[in-house]
Parts: sequence; C-alpha cells; structure tokens
Amino acid sequence: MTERGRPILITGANGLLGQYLVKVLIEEGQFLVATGRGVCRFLHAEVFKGTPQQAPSYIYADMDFTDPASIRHVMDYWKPSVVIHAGAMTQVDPCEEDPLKCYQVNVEGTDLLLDAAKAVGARFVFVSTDFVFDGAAGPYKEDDTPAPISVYGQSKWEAEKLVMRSGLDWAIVRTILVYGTPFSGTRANIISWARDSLQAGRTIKVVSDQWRTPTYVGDLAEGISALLRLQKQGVYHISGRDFLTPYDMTLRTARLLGLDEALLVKVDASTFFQPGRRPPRTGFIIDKARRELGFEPVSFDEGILLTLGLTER
Ligand SMILES: NC(=O)C1=CN([C@@H]2O[C@H](COP(=O)(O)OP(=O)(O)OC[C@H]3O[C@@H](n4cnc5c(N)ncnc54)[C@H](OP(=O)(O)O)[C@@H]3O)[C@@H](O)[C@H]2O)C=CC1
Ligand SMILES: Cc1cn([C@H]2C[C@H](O)[C@@H](COP(=O)(O)OP(=O)(O)O[C@H]3O[C@@H](C)C(=O)[C@@H](O)[C@H]3O)O2)c(=O)[nH]c1=O
Repeated sequence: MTERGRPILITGANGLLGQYLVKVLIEEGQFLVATGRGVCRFLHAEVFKGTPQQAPSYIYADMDFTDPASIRHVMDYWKPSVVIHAGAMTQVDPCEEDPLKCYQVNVEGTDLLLDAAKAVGARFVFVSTDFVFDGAAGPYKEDDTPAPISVYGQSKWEAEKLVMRSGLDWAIVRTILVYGTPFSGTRANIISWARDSLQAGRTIKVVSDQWRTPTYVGDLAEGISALLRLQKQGVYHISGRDFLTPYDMTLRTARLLGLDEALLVKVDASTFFQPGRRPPRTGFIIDKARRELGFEPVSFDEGILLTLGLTER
C-alpha cells in the first residue's frame, strides 16, 4: 500500500472502549480504520471515496461483523495489519435472555473476523472479560482456569478459544468493569449514577458482596496500545488496581464529592433479580501487564475525577 504501511482496524469503535482506542491510536499517529455498525457516532470523519493510497490516517467504515459480506467488503479493501476486536454484545442480561443472539455476535462474529484476518495475514487482538471466571477465587491471573457462569461469559470464553486456536499471531486482553465517560452518547457508569442519585437526594441500593478491580477506560486503551507497540502475544489481564465492591465504589464517589453517604444502602447481590449470574469475586492480578507492558493504572479515586471531568491526564 503506502510507505506508512497497512492500517490497524478496530471493531466496536462507537462503543466506550472503541472511542478511547481511536483517540489513543490517532494521537500516536497510527493509520486507523475504525469500524462500527452504521454511522460514526463519535468523531466526524469524511466519507472517504479515494483509493487506500490516498486515504487520510483515520477512516471510519460501517462494518457489521456478523455479516460475512460486510466484513469482506472492508477487510479485503483495507487489508489491515492488525485487527483489534473490541465490539461485542456486552449487556449481560440481554445475553442471558437471548443466548442465540449472544452466540451469534460474540462467538460467530469473532470466528468470521478470524477468517478474514487469516485471509489478509493480520494480527488479532481480542478484548475479553473477567466474566470468563466463576468468581469463586479472585483475583485471577492469566493462567487461571476459566469457568463462566453466564451466557455472556461463556460466549466470550468460546471466542477466546477460537482466537487461541486460530494459528494467527494473537493476543487476548481481559478486562473488568470498564468505566469512563464516552466522548459522544450517554452511558451510565457507577460513578455518575452515584453522583446523580446522591445529588438528587435519592437513596440507592448498592451491592457489597461482589468484588472487582474496576478499570478506567483510558488506562485500558493505553494498555492495548502498549501491547500493540511491543508486539506482545498471549493473554494479558488489564484492569484497575483497587479491589472494591460496587458499594465501596459509590462510597468513594460520595466521599470525594462531599455527598451524603447515608443515602447508600448496602445490599447483597441476591436481593437483585438479574437474569444473568454475576461472578462474586473476580479482580485481576496485573503483574504481567505491569512488567511486560509498563502498564500502571490510575487509582479508583483518580478514575472518579477523570470520569467526571474534574481532572485531566
Ligand atoms: N464494559 C465493561 O465493563 C467490560 C467490557 N468488556 C469487553 O470490552 C469490549 C468493549 O466493551 P465496551 O466498549 O464497554 O462495550 P460497548 O457496549 O460500549 O461497545 C460495544 C460495541 O460493539 C458494537 N457491536 C455489537 N455488535 C456489533 C456488530 N454485529 N457489528 C458491529 N459492531 C457491533 C456495538 O455497536 P452499537 O453501538 O451499534 O450497539 C458497540 O458500539 C467488549 O468486547 C466487552 O466484552 C470486558 C469487560 C468489562
Ligand atoms: C443497577 C445496579 C447495579 N449495581 C452493581 C452491580 C454490579 O456489580 C455493578 C455494575 O452493574 P451492571 O449490571 O451494569 O454490571 P455488570 O453487567 O455486572 O458488568 C459487567 O459488564 C460486562 C460487559 C463485563 O464484561 C464485566 O466485566 C462486568 O463488569 O453495579 C448495584 O449495586 N445496584 C444497582 O442498582
């Protein structure tokens, strides 16, 4: 193609992680093809009509990764050197209620992309989840054995296995409860939910028997970018560093913002009806990412300030 080489292709570019990945990779000067369903919903890009040689360094393309023709159209044209597969059906309860759809998007979609990546000789980076574990014995390291307890978790684990067996140069980045504010669109996160509720004087029930290491989305995007730069292969756990329950997360938000913590009511997960089971105790040991990628996440308190736009990087 051109002297700048073949592009990096991202799926799920309209999603929370996708938006941050696009930002981080553009800032690094990468040649990028961001893909999503339908129009670009976060960063204006001209509809590009020239040849790949004439393309600007950032292009958005409509690509449904469950549709072989749509994948072929985009992948054959751009022939990326790397595919970062961040797109997925991510809502745990709708996955539980419609397992076929979940499987089609998360497993078959990954399989189709793997075939397309093979055809053009692209590296493959797959974004996965703590929900591949059963949550009996977190925090987890990369070689602990997955045992998902939800349809969503099972679908991501099935997709991981396809990636591992693909014969491609691959990496899997598992992450946990990703929070942050999208550049465009609205999306609730535990921090803004707590702030808005407490500011309005509303009581909220918050789970105190699930443990996570919640991940600031900007850290995750930078961790993935480091993994690309360093051409790493294999499984990496990339998450925040604080081991917290959702109750702890809302309490920290209340304290940092000087809001009334008495409005936070501790509850057990069993008091919620949720179709999809959540693993009680996940969390990641991130030593490998620290050592090999130089990954160093912000504290949850810093993440709160970043999410609410009260500080900048
Ligand atoms: N959010 C979290 O807490 C965690 C997320 N992850 C993983 O991280 C990744 C990114 O998650 P996140 O950014 O938060 O998720 P989002 O739900 O914000 O983004 C997912 C994106 O995937 C897109 N998508 C879904 N189906 C298709 C399809 N058939 N074709 C093209 N695009 C599609 C969605 O499109 P549309 O916008 O049109 O619906 C959406 O923009 C996912 O793989 C997820 O499993 C892992 C652990 C925790
Ligand atoms: C709605 C609600 C949630 N919670 C808690 C439960 C839960 O641990 C946390 C977030 O709730 P959710 O149901 O949105 O999150 P959940 O679907 O459990 O989030 C998951 O998303 C997928 C995509 C992943 O891959 C996981 O890493 C994971 O974090 O907040 C409460 O305590 N009270 C509430 O009223």
